[in-house]
Amino acid sequence: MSINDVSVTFTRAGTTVEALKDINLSLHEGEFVALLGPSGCGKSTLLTCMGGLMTPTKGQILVGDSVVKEPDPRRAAFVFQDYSLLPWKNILDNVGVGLRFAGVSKQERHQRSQELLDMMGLSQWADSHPGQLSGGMQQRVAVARALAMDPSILLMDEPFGALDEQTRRSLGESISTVLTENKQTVVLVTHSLDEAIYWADRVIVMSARPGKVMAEVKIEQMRPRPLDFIATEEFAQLRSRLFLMLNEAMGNGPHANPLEKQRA
Ligand SMILES: Nc1ncnc2c1ncn2[C@@H]1O[C@H](COP(=O)(O)OP(=O)(O)OP(=O)(O)O)[C@@H](O)[C@H]1O
Repeated sequence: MSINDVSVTFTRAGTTVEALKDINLSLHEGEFVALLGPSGCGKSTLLTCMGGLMTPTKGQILVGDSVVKEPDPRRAAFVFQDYSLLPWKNILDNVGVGLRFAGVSKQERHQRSQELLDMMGLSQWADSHPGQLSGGMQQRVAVARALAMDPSILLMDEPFGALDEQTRRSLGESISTVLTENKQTVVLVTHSLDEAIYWADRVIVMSARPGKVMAEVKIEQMRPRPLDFIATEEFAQLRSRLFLMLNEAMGNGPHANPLEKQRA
């Protein structure tokens, strides 16, 4: 996927908001990219455009030679913070819901959904309903559902934002393993420096609104990464480097906290 000179401007009640300005970015197959930036800098807007849910005001997004103009679950699947599972359906049917809309037979749907549940360590929960599962387990189901369509790219918008630190970490480790083994191309929007460094091959730092690509940092450590990568010197150095970049992105002095949410 290549994002070429993309700008997005919103107009609401006579007010114009320039959300994104001249974004250029290429994603390589199998690559894991994290988007990091101050609150309101347009990360979700960019993800929405990548998924074809919104057309940029200027510029275009290409997959191969074709312009992304509308959603296509085989090209891009989303995972959001709130899981968005169907509470009245069991876990197996939740995973297969997209396949059902795509006209896949019941037998094939169940087989594919069961394989994904096995991969996510959830096989024994196939007959349960979302309300019987913890938040972390529900998010694993949401990832399985997204992968069921075998999308070229997985778009994750703060997928672990609602979970506690411990769950985020163990979930991060297991999902990261699955995505790496699948050679899945992923774009992750996150506010967490730790999450970006632990997961991504490349971290894109965006400036405050209008969001621009300010810098990018490569994380060389091979994926999937062991949890103790977080305790290494390399991790600490990457963390302080990104912290300072983020601080600069916000136009703050050296003592401000760039991770504090400040919606424009
Ligand atoms: N549909 C819309 N109409 C008008 N303004 C919008 C719309 N969607 C987003 N915006 C504005 O565009 C800017 C970018 O929003 P966006 O949600 O993409 O930022 P973000 O970086 O994902 O924020 P956060 O990190 O807080 O989730 C914000 O100022 C937001 O208020």
